[in-house]
Formats: sequence, C-alpha cells, structure tokens
Amino acid sequence: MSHTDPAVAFVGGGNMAHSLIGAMTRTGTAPARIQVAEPDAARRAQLARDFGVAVHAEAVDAVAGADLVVLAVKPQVLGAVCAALGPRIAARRPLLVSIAAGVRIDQIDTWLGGGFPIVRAMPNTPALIGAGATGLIANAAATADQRAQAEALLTAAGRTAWIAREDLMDAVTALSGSGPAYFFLLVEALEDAAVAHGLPRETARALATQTCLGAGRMLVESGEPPATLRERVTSPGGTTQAALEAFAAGDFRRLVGQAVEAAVQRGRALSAAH
Ligand SMILES: NC(=O)C1=CN([C@@H]2O[C@H](COP(=O)(O)OP(=O)(O)OC[C@H]3O[C@@H](n4cnc5c(N)ncnc54)[C@H](OP(=O)(O)O)[C@@H]3O)[C@@H](O)[C@H]2O)C=CC1
Ligand SMILES: O=C(O)[C@@H]1CCC=N1
Repeated sequence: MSHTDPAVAFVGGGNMAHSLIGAMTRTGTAPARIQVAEPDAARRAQLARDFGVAVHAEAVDAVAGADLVVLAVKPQVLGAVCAALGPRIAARRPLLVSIAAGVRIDQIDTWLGGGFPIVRAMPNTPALIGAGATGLIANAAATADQRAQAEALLTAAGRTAWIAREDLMDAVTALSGSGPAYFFLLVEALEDAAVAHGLPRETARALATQTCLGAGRMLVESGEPPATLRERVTSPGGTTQAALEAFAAGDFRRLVGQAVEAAVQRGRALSAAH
C-alpha cells in the first residue's frame, strides 16, 4: 500500500484486529493511517507498542476521519456497536468492512441506520503471518474503489476470493475461517499418536509440524490437485496405504463433512440470533 492508503479505523482490537494490523503495517501501510478502538487497556497498550498505531477506548473517537472502518468485534456485540456508530458516521458514510462470523450485510446496514457501503469478509488467523485466506462479498452501495480498498486490506494478510452470493459465506466460514483449527487438531492427534509409539513429544511435535508445513507448501507451490499429491506418497501395499485404509474404515471424509456441516449450521444460527 502507498501513502494514498485510506485512513482505516478498527473497532475491536482483539486477535483478528491484531493479525490484520500486523499484516497491513508489514506490507507498508503507515501506522499513522490506522486508528484502533479497544476497551481493554492492556490490549490497547500492546497494539500501540507492537505497531505504533493510535489507540482509543471509544469507537467514536477512532472512526472520526476514517475512509474505511473494520468491524472486528464479536458477533454478539456488533448490533450495539453499529447502533452507536451509525449516527456518528452517517454524514460521511465510510466503507464498513465486517469480519464478524454469521452476521449478514443487511443486518449491519439496518443497525447502522441504512444506506451504508459494506463489505463482509471472513479472514482466518494465519493472516497474522501473511498466509490468511479471506472470502469477500460487497453490497450494492459499495463502489468499485471501495471494493478494491477492502480487497487490498485483506490481500495484505494473504489470499482473497470474492464470492457470488452472501449465503455462501457460511461455507467459507466453515472452510477457511474455522479451518486452521482443523489442521491444528490433526497435528495434535498425530503428535499424540507418535508419542504413544515411543517418540519423544518434542520430536513428535517437530516432525508433525514440519510435515504440515511441507504438505501445505506442496499444495500451494506444485499447483497439483491434493489427490495427485496423496497418490504419490502412497506406495502400493505400503505404509501410507495401510493408514489411508484405516481413515476410510473410520469414514474420515464423512466425519469431515459432518464437521463442516456443524460449522455451517452454527454460522446460520448466529445470523438468526440477531
Ligand atoms: N478468531 C478467528 O479465527 C476469526 C474471527 N473472526 C471474527 O472476528 C471477530 C473478532 O474476533 P476475535 O478477534 O477473535 O475476537 P476478540 O474477542 O479477540 O476481539 C474482539 C475485541 O473487541 C473488543 N470490543 C468489545 N466491545 C467493543 C466496543 N464497543 N468497541 C471496541 N471494541 C470492543 C473486545 O474487548 P472485550 O474482550 O473487553 O469485550 C475484544 O478485545 C469476530 O466477530 C469473529 O467472528 C473472523 C474470522 C476468524
Ligand atoms: O469460531 C468462530 O466463530 C470464528 C469464526 C471463524 C473462526 N473463528
């Protein structure tokens, strides 16, 4: 990003805001272009220390002069936050970028008072190291320039993909939003299994972690389908085949499908709760 970057305000300075601000400053956004509102004094101090951004206790103080406001609070408090914010930004109508899971654009617009340009984004925690994956969708009030601003902000944190319909955001949330936790769980389980077979925990964790990195990099860098990469590891009658048969006997794909379905349903329930 350049010095013509939009002035960005974050409302909520928790985990995801920390990740996104880290990505922005690493990729060249001047800290002076970023304001953050966060009620917790210790978190405010950490954001100021880590990134040199201006911090505020109140959202209204952070959004004054902002071109783009990132809504990075929990879904449960977003209604109250928007209702308080709407009248303060109604004259200028900056772009709102919400990263809240399960909250629809029309709900946010209603809470704000109506007629706001809004982009809904679903990032994930690897945004912290620039390896995030984010799904995006905009409403009709967002201009092409504003869509590009939202995309640039999230691209600083990794890959982005626009989706065609908002109801697909529940699938994005269940796939890439929650997805890092699925891979962490698999690494935990692999580590425990290897320890049960006698490997020291430190060695098991190091090998499981590096295997996860290696598999991930091969997926990204080879451009080959995951099935092809899997088949190349699987010698006929060998160890991998034996392991994959055990996964199949436990109906691993069905279990993964059920997990994603549960996350999709939870996203829908969160929307319905507002
Ligand atoms: N974690 C993840 O992997 C992902 C999360 N998300 C979404 O991102 C959003 C933020 O999640 P996450 O960062 O994990 O949550 P956090 O709880 O870490 O961050 C939210 C922050 O907002 C603060 N806050 C509460 N009320 C206000 C207010 N009125 N004004 C300003 N700040 C306020 C909270 O303070 P306090 O705790 O004191 O209330 C907290 O520090 C959620 O909506 C979530 O659905 C999206 C993608 C991935
Ligand atoms: O678990 C959650 O609800 C949030 C959204 C995606 C990742 N974390």
